[in-house]
Amino acid sequence: MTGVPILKLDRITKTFPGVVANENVSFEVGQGEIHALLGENGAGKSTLVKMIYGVQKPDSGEMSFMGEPFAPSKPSEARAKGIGMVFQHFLLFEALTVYENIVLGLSAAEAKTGDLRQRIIDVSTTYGLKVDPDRLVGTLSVGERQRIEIVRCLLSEPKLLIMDEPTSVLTPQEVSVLFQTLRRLASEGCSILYISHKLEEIRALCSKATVLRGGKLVGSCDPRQETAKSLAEMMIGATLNKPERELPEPGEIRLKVQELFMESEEQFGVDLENITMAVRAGEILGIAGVAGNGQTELMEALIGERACRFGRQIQLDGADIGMAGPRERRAMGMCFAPEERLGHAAVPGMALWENTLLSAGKTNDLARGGLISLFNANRFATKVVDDLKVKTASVKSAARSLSGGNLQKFIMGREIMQSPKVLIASQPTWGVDAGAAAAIHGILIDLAKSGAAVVIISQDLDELFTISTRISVIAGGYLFPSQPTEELTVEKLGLAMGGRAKEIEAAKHAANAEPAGV
Ligand SMILES: Nc1ncnc2c1ncn2[C@@H]1O[C@H](COP(=O)(O)OP(=O)(O)OP(=O)(O)O)[C@@H](O)[C@H]1O
Repeated sequence: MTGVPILKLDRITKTFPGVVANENVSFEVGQGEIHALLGENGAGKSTLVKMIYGVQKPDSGEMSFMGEPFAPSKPSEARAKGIGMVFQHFLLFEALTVYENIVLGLSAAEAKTGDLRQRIIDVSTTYGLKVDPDRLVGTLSVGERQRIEIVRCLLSEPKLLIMDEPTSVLTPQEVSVLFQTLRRLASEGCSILYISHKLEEIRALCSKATVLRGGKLVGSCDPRQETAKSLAEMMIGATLNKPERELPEPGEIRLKVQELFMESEEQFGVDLENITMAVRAGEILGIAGVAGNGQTELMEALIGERACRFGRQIQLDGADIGMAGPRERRAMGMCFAPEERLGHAAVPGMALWENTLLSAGKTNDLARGGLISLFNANRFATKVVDDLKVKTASVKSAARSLSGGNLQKFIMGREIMQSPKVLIASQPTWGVDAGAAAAIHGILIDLAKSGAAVVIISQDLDELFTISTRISVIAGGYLFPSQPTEELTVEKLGLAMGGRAKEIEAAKHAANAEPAGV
């Protein structure tokens, strides 16, 4: 580290009712340093960066920025000092252009300086972040949308850029472009505070890491000198065991989808084009793809939120279920864990035990004849919390009070513990730390071993390679025929995920070649 640190935290403490999110955390970020903030779910990373960005205030402790005392009470104050933040979920309007979105995100003073359109073009060219100011955001891929957020931050020439899990939505090729941009920014003196659960990426990118556990700082290191395993073990304070994917020979087809065409109901949605697949008992089919390529629409069709035209387009153990709704499908032995945890997979304001009723009410005898069994619901919720090691004050806590990763663990546990015949999960370990991800992967493998057919829709290729028996790519609403995991490489998948029109067209024409296993 050279000279005065750009950011210094001194004994920062922040508590929420029943939880100490950060306790006496002190560390420094040097100028031009790419600094990782690591920790398991609920360790306090987001709370800490929210205080730096002025979204929350510490209860005690001090911060200084460029040698001056610093206590932002709102994000605009942090931005005025030179701090930019790219959030995990982008705050963009789909029906507006890139230019309009950028203007909306800037303060009046920032928006007025110079010719903004030209500055957008200059910044995007300088940093290799191609954006077209006149494109509608709704027509852009997730990777392109992230570029807008980064360009928006760079327009105010930040001295510190905070990034919260920036790569979870990118293809491997996009990740390498992002890393080039970040390295260039760092070489120009901009510091980067980088939160991610992807430890190999941390090793490739960051020169310093601060590790939090249970809200406390437990160590710092140079991640380049560590392995992903040693970093994970520093985070969890225990030895990490990777799950083994040894599955029996596949059995009968449990889930079959054939010739499924479905027009999207959303303005910028993706139409499903001739989806055909079959998943057997004991198999885990991974569906790779960049977000926005039909995954949401496929999930809606698979879980019955949108009915198919014909019942036979989706079959469960040979029975036509294409026209059945989610409840009927659940009653027949399917379970689902959709991607959006708050609002879709769980009701934010409801307690955890109440959230079990949403999906496990019937299957696990939590409610019968309109009467809720408080005892059974509490017991089931407590078992999910204990088995998945969900960090929460109690099962009476509201879903929204859990950290993102902990809520994800709870939802996955709630579904898996119903012992479904078919489980369909989207992004099962999104934002989940290495220890918990290994636990969820282990349970998914056990579920398949017990004879379930499992479908995992994920953008995380490491995850798909760890657990899937076969992998397909979805691009432009078309599902490429699946291939055994052993025959695939990250590069091959990454190219297909890029959704290159020519290849998709070629594959569509060759589509009478049925996916393996059908
Ligand atoms: N607004 C809030 N109300 C109550 N508790 C909260 C609130 N925000 C965070 N917490 C709690 O503070 C702790 C730290 O959460 P935080 O979101 O900072 O963790 P994290 O390290 O970012 O986790 P993840 O990797 O899962 O995102 C958690 O126990 C969480 O439940």
